[in-house]
Amino acid sequence: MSLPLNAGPRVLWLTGLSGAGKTTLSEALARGLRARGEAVAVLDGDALRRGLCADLGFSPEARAENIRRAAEVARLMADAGLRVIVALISPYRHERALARGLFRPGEFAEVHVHAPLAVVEARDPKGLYARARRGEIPQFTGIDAPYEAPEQPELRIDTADCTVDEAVDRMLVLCQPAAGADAA
Ligand SMILES: Nc1ncnc2c1ncn2[C@@H]1O[C@H](COP(=O)(O)OS(=O)(=O)O)[C@@H](OP(=O)(O)O)[C@H]1O
Ligand SMILES: Nc1ncnc2c1ncn2[C@@H]1O[C@H](COP(=O)(O)OP(=O)(O)O)[C@@H](O)[C@H]1O
Repeated sequence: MSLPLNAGPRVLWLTGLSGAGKTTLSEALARGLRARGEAVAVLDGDALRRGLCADLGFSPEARAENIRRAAEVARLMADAGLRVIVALISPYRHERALARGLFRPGEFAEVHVHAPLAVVEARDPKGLYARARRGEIPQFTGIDAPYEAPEQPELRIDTADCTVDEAVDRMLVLCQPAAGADAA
């Protein structure tokens, strides 16, 4: 079933450091929304980089193109009636603003999935921070490449300070009709 026009943001754009919890929260949120009967698509950075964006590395230009492609796909999916969850580090404010610019006011919600660097380094679910500290992965976000935190995200979730269920509940509230009352 297509998303009703007043059902809150069509796109939830999760941004944050590697290990902050974007993949974990996007999958849990998708389960929660599907349990409500919604059709949901998840665009995760790791998955996109295995296919559509397999030609891109991690230079600023490559990341900008990665974000641009994800935003355009999200636009198409939202137009097809899906709720779309994007989970990308998307470290640059400018590129996130360009992504937002593809949507009408109220259609796009930026969710800053935050955890302090010390916490994500301690989690290090893929061992990437350890490798980056050893100099094996250049331009690693948070180590030797920048992360520009959102200044006015619709939601900021500190995953060092809440459970996955609590975080999902907050995002589900954002997806209530009242939160999207100004959506066209
Ligand atoms: N140099 C460097 N910096 C950051 N991340 C790196 C890098 N090299 C590989 N990886 C892995 O790629 C995943 C991030 O891809 P994204 O597409 O989300 O990045 S970006 O939005 O284009 O910046 C990221 O996945 P997540 O941990 O899920 O964020 C890493 O597994
Ligand atoms: N509150 C929380 N929210 C999300 N992830 C959490 C939380 N607490 C601990 N974690 C753990 O942190 C790690 C986050 O990894 P992942 O979801 O792959 O992050 P990202 O996609 O941002 O790189 C997982 O191992 C997850 O179990």
